[in-house]
Amino acid sequence: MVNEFPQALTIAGSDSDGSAGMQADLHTFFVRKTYGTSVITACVAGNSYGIHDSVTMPEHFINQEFKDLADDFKIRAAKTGMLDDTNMINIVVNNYKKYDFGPLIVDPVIVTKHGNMLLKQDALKTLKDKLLPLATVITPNFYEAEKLTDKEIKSDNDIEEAAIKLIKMGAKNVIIKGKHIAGETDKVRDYVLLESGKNFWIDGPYYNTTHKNGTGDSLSAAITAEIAKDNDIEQAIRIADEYVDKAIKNGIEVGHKFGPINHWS
Ligand SMILES: Nc1ncnc2c1ncn2[C@@H]1O[C@H](COP(=O)(O)OP(=O)(O)OP(=O)(O)O)[C@@H](O)[C@H]1O
Ligand SMILES: Cc1ncc(COP(=O)(O)O)c(N)n1
Repeated sequence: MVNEFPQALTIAGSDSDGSAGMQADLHTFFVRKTYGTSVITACVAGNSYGIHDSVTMPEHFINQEFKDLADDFKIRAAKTGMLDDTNMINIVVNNYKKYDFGPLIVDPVIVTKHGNMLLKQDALKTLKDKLLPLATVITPNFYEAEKLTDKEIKSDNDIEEAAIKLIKMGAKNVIIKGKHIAGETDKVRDYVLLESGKNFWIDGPYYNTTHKNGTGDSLSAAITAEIAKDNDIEQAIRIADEYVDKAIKNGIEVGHKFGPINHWS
């Protein structure tokens, strides 16, 4: 007997330590029972201490990755992660428009938690103008929401206004991950604004841990997996949020400094 699994795609950078980027996406797809495919855009060399080098894939190679997947697979949802620069965003946008990979979840990755830049500064405009309007769901963190809307966020009300602005800019549904800084807060809050106008906050406990690499990647990958399984957007977001909460809560000991979350939890 052959079992059928919904197929999902991550268009992202590979991170050698396995905690973030494409590796976090593929761990998540696997655990969420979707078959994971990948278009590698870049590779970073790093470990739990940080990122130490990176290279980007050549255009002809990325085009071939897209073509090979489109020729053979029936992908039901896709997500983007690290896209590095303007040229890369254009390549991804052109390929995504050329083929049918289902709804697109855009994780507008700009910088890692530990301060390594994953998007060149001059690429922000292309991300806003070309990629954002393709997003069925966009998943900025607090900092990315400020950059995308060009407005400082100081309050819940500012977050709600940023979400409205992101929808006006072309994203269909938005989840903005709230600010959470050790010592400043005992809870985390994500704000969701859906295409229908429905909006809500998802509150959860703050875990004071050094093991939270790849939380944003995993959240957007879990949303992608749940959409590939035909869940509606609200269900997909709620399931994904719970998935990441558990994966942070039940951390695993890998590496010596900033570790991964626990996808098995
Ligand atoms: N310390 C924490 N305790 C509880 N939940 C957390 C913690 N850190 C992140 N989260 C949750 O993880 C999810 C991802 O949020 P986060 O703000 O870390 O994304 P991100 O900054 O894009 O991540 P990344 O750095 O991996 O790109 C959100 O649902 C957020 O509430
Ligand atoms: C290739 C790559 N590496 C790292 C991250 C984020 O990392 P972090 O979760 O530490 O912010 C990412 N999105 N992509």
